[in-house]
Amino acid sequence: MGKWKVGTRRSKLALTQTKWVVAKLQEIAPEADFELHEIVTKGDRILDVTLSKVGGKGLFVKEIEQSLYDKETDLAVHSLKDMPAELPEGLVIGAIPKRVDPRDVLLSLDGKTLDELREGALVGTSSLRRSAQILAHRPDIQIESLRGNIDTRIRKLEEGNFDAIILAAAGLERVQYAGNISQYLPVEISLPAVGQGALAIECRADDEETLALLKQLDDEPTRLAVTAERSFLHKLQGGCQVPIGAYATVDEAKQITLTGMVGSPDGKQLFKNTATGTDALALGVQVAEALLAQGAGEVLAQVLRENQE
Ligand SMILES: NCc1[nH]cc(CCC(=O)O)c1CC(=O)O
Repeated sequence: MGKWKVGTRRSKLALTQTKWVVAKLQEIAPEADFELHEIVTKGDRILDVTLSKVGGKGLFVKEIEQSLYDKETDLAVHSLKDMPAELPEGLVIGAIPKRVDPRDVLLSLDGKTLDELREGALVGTSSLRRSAQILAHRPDIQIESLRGNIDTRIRKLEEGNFDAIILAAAGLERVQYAGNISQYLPVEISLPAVGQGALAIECRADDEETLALLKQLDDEPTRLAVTAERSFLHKLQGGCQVPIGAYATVDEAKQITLTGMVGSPDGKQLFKNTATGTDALALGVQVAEALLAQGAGEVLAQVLRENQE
């Protein structure tokens, strides 16, 4: 019973994630039919420009959302961290499955850790969040832009262009590349991107049948944690291409502990705050306001100005 058209990006990671979700949904609804629709997004086409300079927000999700509106697809699987803090009218996140490892990881040619890298080492990342935190910890390091899918990035490391690169543990584990990881960076050094390690399944807000199906894949502690993180991001008006990080955990009593970070891309300024509460939305706002009170707004405004140049 029931037929669902599932939108996905065409990258190895996106396809792997989508197939994982479809397999889970198939367990929940053994009679249902799922059909994959591959969609090439703007973010996939523009790989030669620094992402923050091409209007980062939602670059990977826009075309996929259009196909939901047009009813060419009924649901779409995204990395939650690629989704803007605010969803377009008429679309909702129907499920957030249990989060996997949220941490950033270092991949180096000879297995060196961040602290073992040579003085002045060249580290590849295009993420302002990662560069801010790496430089705050190791000001001698040189950051170089690194774009492309996981295979491309690892190839560039292996070709000797960098001493090390930074990626998300989650993506590597999903495509079974975790064997390449030299170090899991503690969140105290590199606070992950909002939603990192979590998937989001998006659908139309009025599609009751799909909502009922997706609900069964939702993980409440994950949803609480990422709701707090996304509320923090939203309060700071941040997209995915800003030097903002956040990570929340949830205990058995559903108490949420959220740490938020704003940094300057050169790592010279790093603002952090941690708070605990039960209201995810309020907690996100509280941590954001604490950072704004420390002066984080100035840093974010400066980054926005640089992106517009
Ligand atoms: N920015 C691209 C991106 N979007 C999602 C992941 C995988 C991790 C995840 O699902 O959270 C990655 C790769 C990376 O940052 O290394």
